[in-house]
Amino acid sequence: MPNPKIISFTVDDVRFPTSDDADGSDAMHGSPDYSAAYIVLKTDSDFEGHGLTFTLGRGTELCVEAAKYLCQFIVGMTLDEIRGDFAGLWRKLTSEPQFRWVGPEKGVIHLATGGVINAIWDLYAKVENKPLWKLVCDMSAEEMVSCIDFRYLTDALTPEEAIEILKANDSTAAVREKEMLESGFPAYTTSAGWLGYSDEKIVRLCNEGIADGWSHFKLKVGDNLEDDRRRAGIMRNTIGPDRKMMLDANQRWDVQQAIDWTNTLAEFNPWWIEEPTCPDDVLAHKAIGEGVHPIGIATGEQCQNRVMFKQFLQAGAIQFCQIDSCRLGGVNEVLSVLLLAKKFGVPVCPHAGGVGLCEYVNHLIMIDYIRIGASTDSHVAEFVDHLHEHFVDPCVIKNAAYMPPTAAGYSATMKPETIEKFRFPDGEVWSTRNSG
Ligand SMILES: C[C@H](O)[C@@H](O)CC(=O)C(=O)O
Ligand SMILES: [Mg+2]
Repeated sequence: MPNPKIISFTVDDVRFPTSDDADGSDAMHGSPDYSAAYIVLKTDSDFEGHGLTFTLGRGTELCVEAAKYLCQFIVGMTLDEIRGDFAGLWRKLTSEPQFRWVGPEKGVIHLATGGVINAIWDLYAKVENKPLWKLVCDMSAEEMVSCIDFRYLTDALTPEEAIEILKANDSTAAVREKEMLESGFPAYTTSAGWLGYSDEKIVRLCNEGIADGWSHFKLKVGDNLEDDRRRAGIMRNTIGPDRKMMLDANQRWDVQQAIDWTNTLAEFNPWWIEEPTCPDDVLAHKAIGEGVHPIGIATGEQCQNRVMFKQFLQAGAIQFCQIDSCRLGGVNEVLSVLLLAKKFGVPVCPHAGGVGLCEYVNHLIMIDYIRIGASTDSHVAEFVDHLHEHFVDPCVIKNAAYMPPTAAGYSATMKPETIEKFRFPDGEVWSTRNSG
């Protein structure tokens, strides 16, 4: 097996003006230019590792600088050194004695960690000539668990328990893999429900979604209750009583406000309310869940790290676990949260509203279904229909299901012409505008 050595890197600031059309808009992010700190690890061979962390517009600058600093720590390492102790490298990056002060394991530095770690996994999968999901699914339980840093987790999940969870699924994994290759993993769409979309656009996109086979639709709420009642009514009338509707408030409310607002929208029969309040407030989510039952609580896209997920799960504060492939510190930390969710019996419904997130999520749900969660009961992964054309291996949706990626790597490689055109500030798209 080739053993490339990382010898240099580039990190680009790539931004898409999605807020021009209110794509991606919600009650907290009114001008969400979907963006990426885009990392390329160059090696002493033809192999490269491509990774990104998702962010919005101006925030990208900070993530780019943080990723550049972190990349310096892996220059000179060979892939064998990394995979020989992947959890050790993960801990080294997240425990760097001076950068740790600006986290720890949260915020900009952790978003950058996610991007860098994801680029390493891309390199690893390309060298093994497998899509990332297949690389991970082919690992033994011990190998997979050896990638995880269990610091802060062992009161809820030990490495031994993690190995037991994986081994319990071993004998049926091949059946699930076959099933995924044939019919894919169930997905839901947010594309019809962005906050800035007109009523007419919601109706048109819901109807198009129904024609394309979607059965789950998400609507952004939280800015104005009367607007929300009207828009939720429109969505419910258009999709009919049997399809599922989810609501997403993107952290807009206090606890009592979240309970009252959600209960007012209960007449439209939502399945979950997502990010009703501050993403760090475990007890608030628990209280809201008790106040809006049987509507479930979903959160995770801004859940800082595995420790926060651990607490949400221990407290029984969430009914849906929304891992984010970049908010968490890359695949290694995602694996730990998938295992925690399995242990606590909470379905994983990954977040994918962003550029490149659907491409990443496509791999993570395969790993979860084949090796960890092993269920599609209440498991559904987000899909948003934006910016896939910029990727060399875009995700494939068939009958409202994610199909397993087939190309080697972790699917984050962007087309060179995309980077040229959308790079901030010098790409054609930005240099011809007044501001970014
Ligand atoms: C700013 C993003 O578009 C955010 O609204 C995504 C999100 O909350 C989701 O997809 O869920
Ligand atoms: Mg959301």
